[in-house]
Amino acid sequence: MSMIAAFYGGKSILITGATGFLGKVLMEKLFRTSPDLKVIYILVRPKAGQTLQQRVFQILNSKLFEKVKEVCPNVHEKIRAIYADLSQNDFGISKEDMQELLSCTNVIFHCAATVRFDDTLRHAVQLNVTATRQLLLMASQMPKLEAFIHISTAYSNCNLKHIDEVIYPCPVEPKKIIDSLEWLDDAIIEEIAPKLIRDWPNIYTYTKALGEMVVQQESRNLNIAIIRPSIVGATWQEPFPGWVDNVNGPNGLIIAAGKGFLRALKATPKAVADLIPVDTVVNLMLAVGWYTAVHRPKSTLVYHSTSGNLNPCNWHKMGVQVLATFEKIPFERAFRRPYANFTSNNFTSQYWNAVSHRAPAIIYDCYLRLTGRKPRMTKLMNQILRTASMLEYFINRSWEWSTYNTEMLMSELSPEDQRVFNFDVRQLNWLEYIENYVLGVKKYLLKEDMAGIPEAKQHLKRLRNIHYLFNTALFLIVWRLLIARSQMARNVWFFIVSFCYKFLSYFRASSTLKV
Ligand SMILES: CCCCCCCCCCCCCCCCCCCCCCCCCC(=O)SCCNC(=O)CCNC(=O)[C@H](O)C(C)(C)COP(=O)(O)OP(=O)(O)OC[C@H]1O[C@@H](n2cnc3c(N)ncnc32)[C@H](O)[C@@H]1OP(=O)(O)O
Ligand SMILES: NC(=O)C1=CN([C@@H]2O[C@H](COP(=O)(O)OP(=O)(O)OC[C@H]3O[C@@H](n4cnc5c(N)ncnc54)[C@H](OP(=O)(O)O)[C@@H]3O)[C@@H](O)[C@H]2O)C=CC1
Repeated sequence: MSMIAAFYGGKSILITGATGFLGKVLMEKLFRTSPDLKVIYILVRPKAGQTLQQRVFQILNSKLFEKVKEVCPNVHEKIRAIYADLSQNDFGISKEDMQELLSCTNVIFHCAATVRFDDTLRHAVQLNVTATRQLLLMASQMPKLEAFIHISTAYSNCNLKHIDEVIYPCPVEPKKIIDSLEWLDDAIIEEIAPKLIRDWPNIYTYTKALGEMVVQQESRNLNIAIIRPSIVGATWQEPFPGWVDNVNGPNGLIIAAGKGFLRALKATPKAVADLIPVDTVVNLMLAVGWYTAVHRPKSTLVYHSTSGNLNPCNWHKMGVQVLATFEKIPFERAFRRPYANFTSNNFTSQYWNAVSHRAPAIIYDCYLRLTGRKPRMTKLMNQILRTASMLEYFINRSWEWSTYNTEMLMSELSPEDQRVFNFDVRQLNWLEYIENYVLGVKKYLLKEDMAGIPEAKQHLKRLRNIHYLFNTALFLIVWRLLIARSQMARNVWFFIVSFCYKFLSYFRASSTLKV
C-alpha cells in the first residue's frame, strides 16, 4: 500500500495554476492514485471566452484524463472550480468560497505564475510575489492546513553557478518592491526594472527569486516546502509518454526545428540540457506534500527537481536525437528539411541567422508576393528568432544544482512509493525520452496524424531535390559571373578543365596499355 496515496485520501487539496501544464498533470496523478480524496479546489479565472466550468470540462475531457475516468468515474464531482484572479489583491474570491477554502483545505500546491520572460515588472511581481504573499496569508488562517508546497524554478538563482537547496537573499527586499510598485507609474517601473534585476537574465527568474524570499519571510508557523524544477518537459511515463500541451521552453523550438524554420541555434553543445519530465516533477511534489505534512521538518526545505547532476545530457546529444527522430517521424508540410547547427560563436550564429533563416524567409515572401499572396514568412521568422534569443541564456550555460534533500526524500520512501511516485531521474533513458517527446509534440501539440508520415517523408524528399537544384543553380550563376569578370577565375577554370582532361587522357592511355 502506498503511504503517499493513502495520505491524500479524504483530503481537501487546493491547487493554483491547475489549468497550466504542471497543474493538469498534478491533478491527473492525484485523482488516479488517490481516487478517494475528498475534493480538489482549483483557483481559476475565465479565459478566452470560456467560463470556469467550460475550462474544467475541457480539461477533464482531454486525452490526459482518460485513465482517471476509469479509476475515478465521479471525478467531476470531486473538482471544485473557484473563481479567482491572482492579479487582484484579494484574488476576487467570493466570501462564501473563501470561507469554505479557509475552513476545509488540508494541502496547498501553489503552481500559478506568469512564466513569460518578457512580462512587465508590475504584472510579474503581482503574480509571482504579491499573490504568493496573499496565499500565505490565507494559509495562515486555515486551521486544517498540513502542508503548503510552493513551486519555484531552478533558475531563480541562475545568477549563481552552484546552487544549493537553500533560499538565497535578494539584493532588494520584496516588501520594498511591492510597496514602491503601488505608487510608481508604469513608465518609471520599466525604466528601473533592468537596474533591479541586475544579473538575472529576465523578470521571470528575478520575480521567482523574490517569491521564494516572501515564502521564507511569511512562513509563520506553517509547514512549507519549495520545489525548484529546471526545464519542465513532456511526460516520461505517466499517464502515457510524450504528453505536452504548450509551446513554452523546448516545445516551440522543437516545432520550429521540425518544420524546418529553425536550422541553427546559438547554443553551447557541451552545456548541460537540464530537462526534467513533468511527471517526475509531479511525483516529487506529491512526495514532498506527504513528507512535509507527516514529518514536519523544522525549517522550510527546498527540493531541486533537476537532471544535470544525476543523469546529465548535453544539448549536442539532445539535438542529434531530436534530428534523428525527425528522420523517422517527420512533421507534415515542412518549410525546409530539418537541420541544426549549434554554435556558441556570436559571429557564426549571425551568419547562420542571415543565411539559414532570414534569406530563405525573404525569398519565400518574394515568391508569395509574385503569386499574389500575402507575405508572412519574414514575420514568422522574426518571431521565432526573438523566442530563440530569449532562451539563449539557458542553452549556453551549465549550472550545478545540489540534490541532497531530493535524494534524502527518495530514501525515506517505501519501495512501493518509490515505484508509484518515482522521481529518480537516474532511471531515465534520454534517447527513448526524446523520441517520445518529439512524437508527443507531433501528436498532442501539432495534432498530426501518424497516417500522414509517408506523405511527410515524400515532401522532405522533394525539399531535398529543390535544395540541390537551388544550390547547383546558385553555384553556376556565381561561377558564370566570376568568369565574366575576373581573369583569375578564368585561369582557375582553365586549369581545372585542363587538369581533368589530362587525367582522363592518362587514365585512357593506361587502360589501353593493360589490354
Ligand atoms: C551537432 C548539433 C546537432 C544539433 C541538432 C539540433 C537539433 C534541433 C534542436 C531542436 C531544439 C531542441 C532543443 C531545444 C532547446 C530548448 C531550450 C529551452 C530553454 C528553456 C529555458 C527555460 C528555463 C526556465 C524554465 C522556467 O522556469 S519556466 C517556464 C519557461 N517559460 C517559458 O518557456 C516562456 C518563454 N516564452 C516567452 O516568454 C514568450 O513566449 C516570448 C519568448 C517572450 C515570446 O513572446 P511573444 O513574441 O509575445 O510571443 P507569444 O505571444 O508568446 O507567442 C507568439 C507566437 O510564438 C509562439 N511561441 C511561443 N513560445 C514559443 C517558443 N518557445 N518557441 C516557438 N514558438 C513559440 C506562440 O505559439 C505564438 O504563436 P501564434 O499564436 O502567434 O501563432
Ligand atoms: N514549465 C516550466 O518549464 C517550468 C515551470 N516552473 C514553475 O512551475 C509552475 C507552473 O508552470 P507551468 O504549468 O509550466 O505554467 P503555465 O503557464 O502552463 O501555467 C500557469 C498557471 O498559472 C495560472 N495563472 C496565471 N495567471 C493567473 C491569474 N492572474 N489568476 C489565476 N491563475 C493564473 C494560469 O492560469 P490560466 O490558464 O488562466 O492562464 C495557469 O494555470 C510555475 O510556478 C512555474 O514558475 C518552474 C520551472 C520550469
